[in-house]
This record gives sequence, structure tokens and C-alpha cells, in this order.
Amino acid sequence: MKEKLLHTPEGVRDIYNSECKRKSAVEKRIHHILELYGYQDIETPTFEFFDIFNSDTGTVSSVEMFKFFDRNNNTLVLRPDMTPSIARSVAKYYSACEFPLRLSYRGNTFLNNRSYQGKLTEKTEMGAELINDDSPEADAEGIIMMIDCFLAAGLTDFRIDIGQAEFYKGIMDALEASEEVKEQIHEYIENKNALGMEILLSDLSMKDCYRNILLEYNDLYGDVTMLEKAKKLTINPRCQAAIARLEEVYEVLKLYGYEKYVSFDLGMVNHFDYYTGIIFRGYTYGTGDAIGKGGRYDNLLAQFGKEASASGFTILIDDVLSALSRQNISISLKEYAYSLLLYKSEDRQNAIPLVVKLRDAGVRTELVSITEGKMLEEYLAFGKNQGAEGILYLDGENVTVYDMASGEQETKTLQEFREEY
Ligand SMILES: N[C@@H](Cc1c[nH]c[nH+]1)C(=O)O
Repeated sequence: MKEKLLHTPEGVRDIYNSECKRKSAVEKRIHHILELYGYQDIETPTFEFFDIFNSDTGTVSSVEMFKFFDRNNNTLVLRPDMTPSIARSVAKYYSACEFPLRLSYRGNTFLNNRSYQGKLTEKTEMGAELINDDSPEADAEGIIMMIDCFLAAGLTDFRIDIGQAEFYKGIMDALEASEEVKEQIHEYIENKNALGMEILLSDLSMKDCYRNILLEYNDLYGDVTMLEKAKKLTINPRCQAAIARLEEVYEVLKLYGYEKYVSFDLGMVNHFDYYTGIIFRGYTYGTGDAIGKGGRYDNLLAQFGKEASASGFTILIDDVLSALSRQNISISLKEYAYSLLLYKSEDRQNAIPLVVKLRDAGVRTELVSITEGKMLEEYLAFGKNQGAEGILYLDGENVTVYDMASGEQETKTLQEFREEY
């Protein structure tokens, strides 16, 4: 029975000790980037009414959500996606604002999928949304920030793939085919199944320009030169405009010197229906799935009563962390330098002013009273395991400093020690 009490449900887990420290360090760095671009923090609730995420929103499908009821029988869901919550909140609190609004967030999202290959159903996301700006610069800003966030986290080898929801929609809306056929086409594009597409199209009559583009879909991937090729394949004005937009975004990326990080993928299929323009995903080695996702969603806020353009992205923090460990990239925890101050209860009147002084000086210090019957060595081992860089031991009028990295120790009088800090 006791043993069972120690388990967590499938798909969720504890994050503790050094892993938790690494996670906080990465979050801190990413947050710094979001702040540098002028984004302001916002918090929304962990659960919301089901309607915020219903099928009109175009987010995760209903079966993938954790649902429950409140005492008035309203259906609630653990948020599966941060973006609709931000859209709801903006429509409510910034309804009259017409200027660019930059909001950033950190929060956990929940997907009720079968957890396979150790995939988690609870994920920590950090992201940013830019509302009331429909410019190519705004599209580019999300991509540029995602790159800066990856760099700040310590990744060096990553790639951002950029697609266009409008390009795909341009073709699909112009295509005279049944919904069933369109769904099949969607699936073949998503799975990059060129043979399936060829067989499907051989039985269908359609304009050559659409047939050609569907047959070439798998090859609509690569650097900016691929866009030239795609432009020649279609005269559809929506598709042309969609490509022109990508070219404009590319120009902005070049001004930042960030074009080296990006590739274009017109075969990228929206994972959410709310996207209306550019879509992008960040990939690195050591994780199969994207570690960052984003795009433009100009119709979502209208669902909550505010007509406003919007774009943004999110970074999957847990996946960034596992990529960093698989790539053997260590995260310096220097900014988290910390120590333990050990004292015996009879020295409390000296220990408290001392710990206050240390904290005032910016040293992160845990105050630990030594339990009778326990050995100092046991505490030193515990502190080392906790990642403490230094341990102080207050014993009457003396303070001994143990340097955990070098193993050296030095004893000073309390007076001498106070004068140093
Ligand atoms: N919420 C999206 C990412 C995003 C943020 N803003 C725009 N898109 C996702 O989870 O995939």
C-alpha cells in the first residue's frame, strides 16, 4: 500500500534536485530574452471552461483534453494549449487596445493522450504572443525570439522550419474535390506519402497546376530558393501572396543575421486549425518532435469578441532540457551559487543575523539546524548532494567554511567572518 502511494500517474512525474535547478536556470534565461523584447508577463488559470478550447477554437481535439466538472456541472478542462487562454484574456482585458500588445507566459499544459515512449501528458511551456500587429516584422519577431531563446538555453545545433497555412488553404479552397478526398490529401501531405498521393490523383480530374503542386508537395522543402520554385508551380493568388509573405519575413531575418537557422517547408501541415499565416517549428538533435512551435492566428481573438491580428510561439521547456542532456550540453548554474549554513540550536542567536547578512549579500543560503545525534559529516554529504558550492558551519564563536569543489576548509572567528561580508 505504502509503495503505491509513492507513484505518480502515467505521463506525469516529479522533477527534483539538480534537474529542477537546471530547469529553473533555463527558464530564467528564456524569460530574460522575452523581457529583452519588451514582453510582459501574464498568468491565466490552469483550468478553464471547456468552451475556450472547443472545436471552433481550432486547438487540440476534445478527446485529448482532461475534462472534469465543477459543482454547478460546468465542464472544465485542464488547459491543453496556452494560446486560446491568452486570446480570451486579451479579449476581456484589452478589448479597446489597438496598439501592439506583447505578452509572455510560463505555464503547464495537459494533453490526455496515451503516453508512449515516455512522453509526458503535462508539459511546461514558455511563450509569447504579439497581438494587434499583422506585419511581416511581427511574424519574424516570433522566429527571431525563438532562435534567441534556444541560444540562451545553450543549444547551438538547431533549425527552424517555416511553413505557411495560407499556401495550403489557397490550394484546398480552390480544389474542386469532396471533403473526403481533401482529408486524404491532407493526410498524405502530413505523412509525406508521395506514392499514396500519386495513386489518389491518378483517378481524379483537376487542373494541372493543382495536380503538379500536389505531386511536388514533398519537395517543397529547403532554403529560400525553394520558394522561387514553388512560385512557378502555381498562379493561385492566395498561394502567391503566401509565398511573397515568406520572402518578406526572410528579408527581416536577414537583417538579424538569422537566416542561417531557417529552412522553408510548404508541406508543413498546421497542427492547429487556428493558424492563418506563417507557421514555424524548432527542431534539434536528440528529440524527435519540435521543441518550439508558433505561427500567426488572425481569427482566434474574434472568437472571444475582439477583432485582432495575432502571432506567437511557445517553447517546450522539458523537451529543451532533454535535448540539452542528450547533446551533453551542461547548464552553468553559477547564478544559482548557494550554500548551507549549519548551526546547533544553542547558536541560533548568532546564526540568524549571519544568514540575513549572507542573503543580503546575494548568497543563496539554506539555514539548517543540526539535529542532535547526527554527525557534521552527514550534513556535509547531504549539502554536497544538494549541489551546495560552499557549506558554513557555525560552532559557537567560530565559522568553518567548506569549499565543496576543492574540498578545502578554513575556520574564522565570527567577528572576522562578519567583517568580510
Ligand atoms: N500554442 C501553440 C504555439 C503558439 C503560440 N502562439 C502561436 N502559436 C502550440 O502549442 O503549438
